[in-house]
Amino acid sequence: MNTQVIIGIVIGVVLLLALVVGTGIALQRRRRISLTQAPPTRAVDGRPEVDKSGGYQTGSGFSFTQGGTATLEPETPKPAAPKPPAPKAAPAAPEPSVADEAEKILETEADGAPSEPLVVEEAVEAAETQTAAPEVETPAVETPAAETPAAEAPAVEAPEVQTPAVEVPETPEVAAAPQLDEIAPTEGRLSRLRGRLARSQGAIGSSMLGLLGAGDLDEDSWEEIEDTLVMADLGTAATTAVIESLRAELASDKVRSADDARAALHRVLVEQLRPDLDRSVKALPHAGGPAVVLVVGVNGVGKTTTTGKLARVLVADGRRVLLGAADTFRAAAADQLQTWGERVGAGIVRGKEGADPASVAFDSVVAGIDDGVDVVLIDTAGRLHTKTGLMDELGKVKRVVEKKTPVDEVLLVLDATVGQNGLMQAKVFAEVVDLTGVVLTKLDGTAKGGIVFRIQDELGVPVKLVGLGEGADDLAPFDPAAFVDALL
Ligand SMILES: Nc1nc2c(ncn2[C@@H]2O[C@H](COP(=O)(O)OP(=O)(O)OP(=O)(O)O)[C@@H](O)[C@H]2O)c(=O)[nH]1
Repeated sequence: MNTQVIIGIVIGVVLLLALVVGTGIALQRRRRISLTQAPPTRAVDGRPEVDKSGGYQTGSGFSFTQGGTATLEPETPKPAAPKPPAPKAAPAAPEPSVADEAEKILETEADGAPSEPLVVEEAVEAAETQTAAPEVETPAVETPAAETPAAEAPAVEAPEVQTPAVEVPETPEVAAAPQLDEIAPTEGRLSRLRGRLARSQGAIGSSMLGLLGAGDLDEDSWEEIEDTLVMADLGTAATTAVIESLRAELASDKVRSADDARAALHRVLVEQLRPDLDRSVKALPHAGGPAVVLVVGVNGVGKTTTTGKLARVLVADGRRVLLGAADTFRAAAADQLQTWGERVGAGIVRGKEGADPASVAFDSVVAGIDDGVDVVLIDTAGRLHTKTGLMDELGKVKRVVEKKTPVDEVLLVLDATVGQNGLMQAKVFAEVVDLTGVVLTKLDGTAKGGIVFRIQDELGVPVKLVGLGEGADDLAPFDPAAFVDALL
């Protein structure tokens, strides 16, 4: 009898111990699960997604739209990163010599070897660090078994000590956010920067208003008006059109005061700037991948600066941006672009100095598609429009990218201070790549704001953006009415 009682007690003790151990393990696991679930990382296609916008979500005075093939709602900031079919080593278009090289790039890509370009992407690093967290899940708690007698019981306490360690990976990458720049509001920039147009204001606005406000105009006055417009770089066609419209306005007898004259001049100039043209920047993603914007122009006009400024505006609009440094002539240009990217949290793909710019552009787009970004902005090297080889190379950059995805926007950057020569450049660039828009930089440093009229007149391509200073946020959307307001 005694033996049976003892056996019964032993079994009871063992069962009690098993219960205690089991409860300990369950409690500890539950605690661990709650910790690993905490990071607010969202997954896109199995990859943790990191908000690179620095939290900026502003309404934008800039107008962004999708390219021709677009079907997504502009508000949908995160398209799934679909993988377009790998490009076949298709027979190259019947292009001259560049076609062979383009094929080579595509073959390399199809082999899955993006070769030299380095991808500097904070998102990727962050993703790696964050995915590491869940792995901390399995500590050595499994050991205690039900059979183990009383002596083993204290072992249950041990795993508790490990708990604080689990919290460490919880510190998210958001630590990088405070280093990001604060971006000036994008709304109403042209009006806010109107002072920057002071020089053109004096040359066109004040002198024209002075002449028109003087009352009845004789032929000498009209000639003076004509000279003023020509001096401001409007060009003959635009000047003639403006004078004709002004004469008609004045003859209509509705202009009786200086205010009337001002209103008439405002109407005529705005009309001449063709407010009907589509000036939206096609920088929103397609159903199949990111928008691609190519930035081109001669040396020193402000391409890299404009690319950086545009990235800021897009980030401020909540977009994920990848920069492609296809300016492989100057390592400093890629460094400069990288700095712009780091300041707002945009990644960059860059090649070695002297690398094939088409290859870097292509790799940027591939990386952009893989990473599911909204837009890839490709900065190209400055090239003299008079050098045929360089211009051919630019054509190749565009063609090679187009083997992967459409190029939505080709922005020609022109320096407003060079006047006449800018037009020559624009014409040659337009022959090599279909321009979709012009960015007129350095308008703050010239009295020749009239170049805007001329470019649109002669190229038929809308001025979409204007650069009004060297500051990071001195880029504004071009709006005819606001521009004329700023001039008068
Ligand atoms: N005042 C003024 N300066 C500008 C503007 N845009 C660019 N710049 C300046 O123009 C200079 C050249 O700018 P970059 O962006 O390096 O020109 P780039 O076309 O990329 O030059 P390359 O790579 O050599 O072809 C820099 O000093 C810029 O700060 C602008 O709108 N106004």
